[in-house]
Amino acid sequence: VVEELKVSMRKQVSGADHLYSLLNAPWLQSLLKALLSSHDMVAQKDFNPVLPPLPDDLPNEEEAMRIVCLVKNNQPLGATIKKNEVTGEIFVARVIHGGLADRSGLLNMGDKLVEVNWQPVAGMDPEQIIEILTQSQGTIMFKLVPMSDKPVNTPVKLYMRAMVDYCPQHDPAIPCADAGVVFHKGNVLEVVDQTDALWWQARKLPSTSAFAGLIPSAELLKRWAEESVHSTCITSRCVTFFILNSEDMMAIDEKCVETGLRSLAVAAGFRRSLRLCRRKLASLLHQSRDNHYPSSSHSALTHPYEEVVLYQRRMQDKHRLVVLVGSSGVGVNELRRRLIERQPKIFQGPVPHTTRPPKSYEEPGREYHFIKKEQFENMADTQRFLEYAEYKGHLYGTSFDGIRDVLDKGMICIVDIEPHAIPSIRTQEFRPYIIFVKPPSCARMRKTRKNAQIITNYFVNRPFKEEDFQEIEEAAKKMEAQYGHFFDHVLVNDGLQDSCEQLLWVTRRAQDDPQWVPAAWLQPTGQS
Ligand SMILES: Nc1ncnc2c1ncn2[C@@H]1O[C@H](COP(=O)(O)OP(=O)(O)OP(=O)(O)O)[C@@H](O)[C@H]1O
Repeated sequence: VVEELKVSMRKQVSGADHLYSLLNAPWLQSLLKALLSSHDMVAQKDFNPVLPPLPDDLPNEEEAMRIVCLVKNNQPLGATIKKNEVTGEIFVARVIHGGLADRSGLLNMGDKLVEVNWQPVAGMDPEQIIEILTQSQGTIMFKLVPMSDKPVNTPVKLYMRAMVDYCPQHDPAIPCADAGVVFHKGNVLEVVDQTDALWWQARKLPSTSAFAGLIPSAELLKRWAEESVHSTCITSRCVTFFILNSEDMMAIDEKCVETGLRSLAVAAGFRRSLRLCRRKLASLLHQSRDNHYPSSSHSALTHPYEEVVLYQRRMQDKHRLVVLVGSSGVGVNELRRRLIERQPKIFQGPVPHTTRPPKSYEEPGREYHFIKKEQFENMADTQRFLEYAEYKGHLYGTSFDGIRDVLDKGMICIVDIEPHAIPSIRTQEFRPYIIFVKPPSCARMRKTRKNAQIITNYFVNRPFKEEDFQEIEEAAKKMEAQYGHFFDHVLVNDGLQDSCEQLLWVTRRAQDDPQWVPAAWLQPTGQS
């Protein structure tokens, strides 16, 4: 070492001269001498009593036992056990990530339990052992045979958005309902263990607990989904795969409106015309759409979890598309209109296309892009529309290019669409932030909509009726049940003023704060 230091000093390696003088210090030299001489004395000493030699016939297969003592506190042990029905032996089935057993590092999956609190457990039912554990106070003793090949747990940390609802308390298949995590569609789960093919371990975010819990694996959920489909069950006992039939879909979109008022047409713009014909042609759109994208319930069945990552938009990135969805009459158009009116330099809607002739006050490219029917049909055939439909013999559509035009100007594009169009806009390019405009209770709507007007089939702008509130509420429930996993934010449109403030705040946050987005959106183009 000293020689190497001398070389380093010659090369003027920084700090080498300091180390050299430290090693040569007289106090260090004497300390090293003393240590070496005491080591030699200990090494030469004989110790008593002399132990007998190990017997030659020691059985190789003798099981090494381990005694583990854990101090019981308010927390659950964080491990599950199972019985081998043939041999009656009891094994540790699972150790819950972050739990007491896991943190002790002394209990592992596959360990064989021999005694608990000095009571032999072979042949007992797991419930009896749990009873012993429940009754015991203070320290719990486990005598166990450790699993010979300790599982190498490669830690995973994946984030998944749940596309279904799950309730462990109603799940007869879960190994331990108390260890299960309740989640709803749209919740983000931090998956920490995928060792088991059927039961993963995860935390529901936001979470301050170190404790994970059990969730069904994607494979298991898919299996259940297939079973529910085959048995024509809409809701299995513990998992909700919400499948709307076409009748339900029609109920959402059943209102139809006719109006020719110029002021409304300008104020509501395209949304009005399109939304009206969208309702009328909902079933028709449904059929044609299904040729292009899988329906949301179908995708939730095949992808019960969606991997997500935290995305922070950079200054140079285009704004995220802001999408509003809601049941007819809830106030989607009113909110969108007010937002654009309030900050017209920041927010804008895409200019729609139509085959109808322009009116006297309309300018091409301002209210609409006026195009010929053949052109429109060509655009529709080449999937350049996010949505389109026919109304009073004319075609209307929102094009993807119309959205791009707004985003390319550095503005925030805000669209309102029917929820079945969500899957087609949920792309890496648009990175949409989806806001569900939800009605407040019927009682609140009665109060807040006292002086408001609803547009109906027969009257233009008549006051809201009781059945309107019920229809809005009913349609919202169905929409949330079927598309809730896509919603980034739920905005309850109670007081108009507050809702506008909230919408402004949410759209800002969508652009400026980190948000969970599908992991596929951040993969290099071509891989998503
Ligand atoms: N929070 C609110 N308080 C009071 N009135 C409201 C509120 N939100 C919307 N309204 C009124 O309710 C009526 C319907 O709103 P709006 O036209 O925006 O509904 P919509 O969701 O766009 O449905 P549609 O597609 O049927 O037009 C409008 O008169 C609007 O001013």
